[in-house]
Amino acid sequence: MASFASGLNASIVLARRHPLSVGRSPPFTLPAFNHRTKYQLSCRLKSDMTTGKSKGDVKVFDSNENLSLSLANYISDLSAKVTAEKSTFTVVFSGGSLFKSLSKLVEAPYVDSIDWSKWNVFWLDERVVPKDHPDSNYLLAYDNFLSKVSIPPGNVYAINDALSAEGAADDYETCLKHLVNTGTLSISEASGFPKFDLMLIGMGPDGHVASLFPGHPLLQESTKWVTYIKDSPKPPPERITFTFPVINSSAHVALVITGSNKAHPVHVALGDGQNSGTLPIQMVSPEGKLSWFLDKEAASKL
Ligand SMILES: O=C1O[C@H](COP(=O)(O)O)[C@@H](O)[C@H](O)[C@H]1O
Repeated sequence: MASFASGLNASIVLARRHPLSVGRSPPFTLPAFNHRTKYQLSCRLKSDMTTGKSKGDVKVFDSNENLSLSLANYISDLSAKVTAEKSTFTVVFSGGSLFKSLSKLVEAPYVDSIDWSKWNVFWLDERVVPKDHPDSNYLLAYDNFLSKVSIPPGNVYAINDALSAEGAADDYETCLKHLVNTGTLSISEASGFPKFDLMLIGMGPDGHVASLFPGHPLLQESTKWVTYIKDSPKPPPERITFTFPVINSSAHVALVITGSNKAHPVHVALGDGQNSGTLPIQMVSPEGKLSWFLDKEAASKL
């Protein structure tokens, strides 16, 4: 088994093939899958040389199946912990390849053991297209996740597809403010922005997260909770997106990144070299816990 430590001051984990994945019907006991014991090579935390702030816990997997199992375990554990303490679990989804890595979450044992009734689902970003359009992040989430779990429809907060980009961003921010007032959504005492329990975030090959693209003025947005873009370099051009102050107020952020075309920005963000800190992926720095779930291709330059 390869080690990807390579001078990283990070928690780098290469998971072995999980015994639940070998095509038999195992006794599904969630606590048995403990990455902190058998399946983990090493565990270190990476911190930023300039700010001293932790870059989080980094796990590298030898297959998407093992990544998906670990991610399902992480989400399931967090859901149980949060819902034992309060009545809502607020979860934000990006679009893109993230859903490939969520495939195990919607299978036994996780799908049967998670208390979906407490889940409240939001979108990190959305394209200004109808919900049944192939570019819709809602449709992606519906087909791969929502249609397979029993989250109450009233707890699913999709972005309004009947409005303009500007109108939909305002409408979503108003929706979030209402949910803060009703106690469904918390506010960060540190930032004054909404504090989601968990954000599941993918990254594009250019290092973009949400619909926040390299070099775009939206990276500097410091007031709005939700904003819009009409000149996205990746089609479609019109999109709605959470801003960095909201992303970085989260209690937990999981960055889920797979594929060799993502290796460069992953290296820029996590490698030891000097970096400018200007790629959007480098700007993800939550007040809560940051975890990276990488496949070995995405981690290949570390
Ligand atoms: O356009 C988008 O791209 C990113 C990354 O997508 P991926 O397919 O390369 O994983 C995604 O996270 C974002 O939500 C989406 O709108």
